[in-house]
This record gives sequence, structure tokens and C-alpha cells, in this order.
Amino acid sequence: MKLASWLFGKNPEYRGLMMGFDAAGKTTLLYRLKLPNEKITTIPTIGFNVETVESTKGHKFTLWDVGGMYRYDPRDLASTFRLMICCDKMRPLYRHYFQNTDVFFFIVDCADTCRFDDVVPEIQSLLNELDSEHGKKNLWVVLNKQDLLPPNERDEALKQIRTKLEKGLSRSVESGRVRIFGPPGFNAFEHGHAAALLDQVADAIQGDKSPKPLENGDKPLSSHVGETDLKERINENAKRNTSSADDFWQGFLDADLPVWDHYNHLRAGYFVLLEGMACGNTLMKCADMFMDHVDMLRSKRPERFRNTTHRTMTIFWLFQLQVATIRYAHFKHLSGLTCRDDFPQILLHTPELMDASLWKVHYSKDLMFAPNARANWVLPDKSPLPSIAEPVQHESSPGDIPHADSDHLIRFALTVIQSTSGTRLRRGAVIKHALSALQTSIMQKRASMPNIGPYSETQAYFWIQYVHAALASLQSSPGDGSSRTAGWHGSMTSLTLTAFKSLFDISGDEWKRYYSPTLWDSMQARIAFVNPDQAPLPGLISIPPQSSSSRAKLHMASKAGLGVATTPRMPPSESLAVMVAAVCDAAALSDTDAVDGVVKSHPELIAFLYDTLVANLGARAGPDDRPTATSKRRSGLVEAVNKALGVSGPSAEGLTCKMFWIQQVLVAVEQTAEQSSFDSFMNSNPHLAYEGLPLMYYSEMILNSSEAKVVFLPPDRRPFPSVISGGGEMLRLGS
Ligand SMILES: Nc1nc2c(ncn2[C@@H]2O[C@H](COP(=O)(O)OP(=O)(O)OP(=O)(O)O)[C@@H](O)[C@H]2O)c(=O)[nH]1
Ligand SMILES: [Mg+2]
Repeated sequence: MKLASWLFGKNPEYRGLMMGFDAAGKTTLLYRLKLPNEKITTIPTIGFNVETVESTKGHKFTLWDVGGMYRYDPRDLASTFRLMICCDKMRPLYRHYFQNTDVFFFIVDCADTCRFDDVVPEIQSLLNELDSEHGKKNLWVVLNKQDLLPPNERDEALKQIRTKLEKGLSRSVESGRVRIFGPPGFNAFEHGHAAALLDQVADAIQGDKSPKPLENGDKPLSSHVGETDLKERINENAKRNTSSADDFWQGFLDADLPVWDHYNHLRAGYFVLLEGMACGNTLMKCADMFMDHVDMLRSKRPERFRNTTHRTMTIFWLFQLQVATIRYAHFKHLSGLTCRDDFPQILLHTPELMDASLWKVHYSKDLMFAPNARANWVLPDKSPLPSIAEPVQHESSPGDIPHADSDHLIRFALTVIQSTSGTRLRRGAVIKHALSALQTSIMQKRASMPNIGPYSETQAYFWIQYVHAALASLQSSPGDGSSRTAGWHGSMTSLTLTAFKSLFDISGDEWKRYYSPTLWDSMQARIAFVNPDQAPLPGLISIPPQSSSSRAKLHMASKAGLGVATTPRMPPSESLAVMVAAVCDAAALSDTDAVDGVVKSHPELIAFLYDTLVANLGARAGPDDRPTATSKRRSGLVEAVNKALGVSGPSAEGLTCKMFWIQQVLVAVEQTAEQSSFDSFMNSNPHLAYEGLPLMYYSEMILNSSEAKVVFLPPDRRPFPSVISGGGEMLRLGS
């Protein structure tokens, strides 16, 4: 069983943080350690790089390379950008970087004499920061770029640098807290030098016997109260609360619960999770549902339901319930979801939940009761939240329908309708664009899967019409909805293929009512759309009585995070093709719209970022890029990113989200041929069209935190791509 770590939560290795002024060589050093034999070209790090590297003695280090932690110089354009993302707004969040870090590096550019006077004060303020918050930690000052010192002056220059550091940081150097590392000639390009650094650090850590490597494993939640006590309380409550699950839920909806205590809070929260996730809602949405309910209870029965809503507290408990539910399901080897009646058993499996003060393990009182935490979701400041166990990925999720060869067409159609309804995109244009991509994708698929039929324009259009008719019934007004929607209240846009097929009981043979097999498979039908010969195409399709809406709900809840498969995967190529078509159409439509940086949808966001970044990026890195040659490009990049950061709109909320997309588009721009048009750029980088991409890197909890809005948080699911290969050379991008 693999474990997803939770923001800096658990790592089997030592954790190191690389800091220093811009262009000191942090990224170069990191990638020299990671890729000993490759040419390394860098551009300024936007946010972070993170890599796991191994010392020659086999010690693993997860190294974070944080771009630019230095002061603001108004003459230097680059630092404007740094200031914005890294200094003022970053300071309160240093704790997120420092937490669980075993060793710190401060990389110094020995050839940068202009800024050398700033090095000691910078390190000093860093040490103060570490002192106050993180106890005694080791800091290694690395004397880099010695190859740039003139050979005949090198020894003298190095001596001066060392003396300055030792004087300025005398107490810390004497106590061994600060160690200076800089054997003669040290430079980040040489792997031998970098490897020697890591070995010394590993030796020092071993010698100190501390810090110890972080534990791996699924540690239980910790609580202030004993487990036996908690279990007793759970059993007592379960005995007292004998109402059936349905009666309890009805009582909650009608504000008619006899007691509103911690146990019933949890029970109601668990029911809301089951209900909300079955409609494809995220945990954040479930929290909204819960708070709406509680508001309603309070307004109906203020004497019984007193507590006012608190967003962080609500999300904290719902998340705990989600984790406990998943753990219980794994423990019991349940293939599907838990049900309402499992509640007491889930609690008994994770009794800590019964401790109403469990939040104190993770949050300080000051943080929890601050107005910001009441109104927004904030990340814990004391200890990370528990990790969600990530099960082995099963090929089929619960409720999955065996793969049929028509699935790819149905999925294609579903994505067309989902991506275009409610937008101002031209469905016709998107379909036209997407069909040619579909044609290519089918041709590729047929090479390995001969059971897939050849591309047919008629078949593709038929399914678009059919899916459209089905989804139209979900959008019908609530009055007539009850008969047609068979109790389905989920969102149309989050419906997965499996859930959709379950809901409408689709087998893949539906076309037979409309087309004769001869016409359906004819060459004529492949080339262009032909009208049906058996019955006119449907305009509206109701959910059939034999529909398995419960299976659909099960599948949605599982996908939303209450069952198996917690890390999302990339959509299949036919869906991506539609999304690419939508982005290209948005770009064609938005000639003037996004000039002020206001984008209304994801496609508009990508089109805007592409325009902004490509227009401002300037010349690309050449094969001979060394410090001076890259400086122009560095400031061009910073300017481009600054402009791109001006974007706003629902798809670009918060700094983490913006920076994520900027980074993704930048990497793609660097990888794509210079002269390519926007359409071919998108066809080469279809992942950019997928709005859910951030969730492949970030958990929902991080991405939706109020911290993620104001600072750029590192991903907790997987590192950003930071390697670019093009024209035979590797370019390292600051993540
Ligand atoms: N000659 C020489 N150049 C180096 C050395 N280390 C890095 N460089 C160059 O210095 C420039 C900056 O290096 P980076 O590794 O990007 O610097 P950084 O510290 O990551 O910079 P930011 O990401 O902006 O904080 C690049 O052009 C590197 O090729 C070194 O030891 N010797
Ligand atoms: Mg860097």
C-alpha cells in the first residue's frame, strides 16, 4: 500500500532545503546531483524544484530548491517578482518550508562580489527564523561558482570569504550550527563536488545522531484521550442513539434531532459526505452542504442548535471522517462504499474521532479561532493532517461496466457536451476540431485494439446527439425532474462515463433503434453524417426505470474520494481531444476579451497565458548559455511571468493556481517548436486543456486552502515537471 504524503508530512528520507540569492546556483546544484552526466541549463526558479537524490553512501535526500529568497531591489526588475511571491507574502508561511526539514543549505555565488556584504545578514536572519520556530538545525553555507574566480586570485578570495563568514557568524560557526563547505574549486557543474557535499552532510547527520529520518507508515491519528475511553464513549453513544439511519437523517433535515452533541455532529457529517460525494461533490462542496444545513437548523431551532458555522472546523472534521471511512473500507476489504449503518464501526476503527478536541493536535487555538479560519479553510500550523492511504489502483472501480468498444465514442460525446454546455463556445466548431483529433486517436488505438471499429463521422455524431438528449433530461426543471431524473441530483459536468452509462442504462447498442446495421457500418456513413433510416434521432431521453442510479452514485462517490482510487488520472485521449478543441475555439473567440487579464473559463485562461508568455518570453536559451548570456532572458521571463500573474477569473483564483498554470504553460512553450501556431501548440500539449490537471499534483485540501490563495504552495501529490528535453539538450526549469 502506497501512502500519499500530506504537505511535508512523511518522507522516508532526509529533507533538505536549498536557499540563497537568485542565480547562486541552487537549481544547477540540485540537478547536478540528480542527473550527474547531463548538460544542465536553468532559468530562474518560479516557486520550487524538488527532487530525491542519493548520496554515494546510499542516503536519500529530498531536496527542495526554493527560488529567490532575497531582498527587494527596485532597480532590479527580477526582484519585483521575487518580492511578490517570496518575501512579504511568503514570510508568514516559512513554517511550511521549514517544517520537518533536517538540513538547510545556503548557496553563495563566490564571484558575486557586489552582493557579498548581504550574505551574512541574510544568513543571520534565517538563523533567527530557525531559532524561534524550529529549534537547533544545521545550516550549510556552500561556496559555489569558484570556477569563475581568476585562478591566481582564487585562494586569496576564498580566504577572505571564509573569514567574513566566520567572523559574521562566529557563534553559530563555533557551535557547529553553521558549517561552511567550499573545497577549492567547488562549482555546481561538477558532479564530484556536489556528491562530496551530500556525503559530508550525511556523515554529519549520522554523527549528530539527529535529526532522525522521518518515519514512514500509516501512523494512527493521535489524540489526547485514551483509546479505551474513546471506544467506550462510542459504544455508549451507539446504544443511546437507536434511531434508524433514515430517521436520523430526516431528523437532521427537519431540525428534529433530540440531541446535538459531538457524536451526532460526526454522524451527520458522515451522512453529508455520503450524500454529497454520491453526487460527485468535492469535500469542500460537502462542507458547504453541511454548513448550510447547520445554518438552517439554527434558524429553525436556535435553542437547540447553537453553534455558528466555522469553515476550518467543519472541513477538518469532514476530512477526518473521510480518512477514517477510507481506512475502514480498506481494513474490511470492502470493494465498494461504506453505508450509513457502518458509522459506529468506522468510529470504533478510528476512535480518535470521538475526541472533540482532536483538532488541537493539528491547530493552535490562536489559529483556529482567528476570523480567517472561521471564514476560510486554513491549513494546520501544529502538525500535518493524516495522510490518505492510497490503495493499489484497481483496473475497474466499483460499479464499473465492462469495457465496450463503443465506450470511447460515448466518452467523446460526453466530454463534448460537458465542455460546451453553459459556455459561449461554438459547439459546431469544437466538434469539427475535435473530430479530426478523434479520427487520429481512433487510428492509433486500432493499431493495438483491433476490436475498435474504424472512425465514422455518423457514429460520432450519433453519440453526441444521444448523450446530449440524455443530459438534457438532467437539466430539466425540478418539477418534472423527479420522474425523469430518478432521484439523481448530481452535477451534469462531473458525471463520469461509468456513472453516465449506469444512470441511463446504456449498453452501446442504442444506435440499433435508429440505424440499420448496413447503414451504420457503411462507407458513406464513415465519411459524412447520414440521417438515420429507422427512427428520428431523440431530442430528450429520460433516465429509464431499470437505471442503476445507486450504482452511478456509488461510482461518483468513489471517484470523489470516499472509496478507492484517490489520485486522479489524466482523461483518455478522446476526451483530451475535445478539451483541446474547446481551448482552440476559446482562443479564436477571445481576440479582445482577455486583454485586461480577466478570463471567464479554463480555455480562455490557457489562451491568455500562451499569448502573454510567448509574446514576452524573448529569445530562447541557446546551447551556450552561461550566466551572462542568460541574464537577458532571465529578466524577460520574469517580466512575462509578472504579466501572466495579472490574470484573474474563476479558473485562475489564487497564487498557487495561477503559478501552477503559468509553470505548465512555460514548460510547454519551452518544449514546443518556436514557430508553431496556437492550435498546433495545444495539439502537442493536450494536458494543458484539462482543467483538473492541478489535482494530479495537489490534493484538494492544499489547493483550496486560504494559504494557497496568497502564496505559492508546493504540490503534495507529485513534483512538477522540471525537465525539458529539446534539440538534444536538457533544460532545467525552475518549478
Ligand atoms: N560558472 C558557474 N556557473 C554556475 C554555477 N552554478 C550555477 N551557475 C550558473 O548560474 C546561473 C544561475 O544558476 P541557477 O542554478 O539557475 O541559480 P538559482 O540559484 O537556482 O537561481 P534562482 O532560481 O533564480 O534562485 C546559471 O546560468 C547557471 O548555469 C557554477 O558553479 N559555476
Ligand atoms: Mg533556481
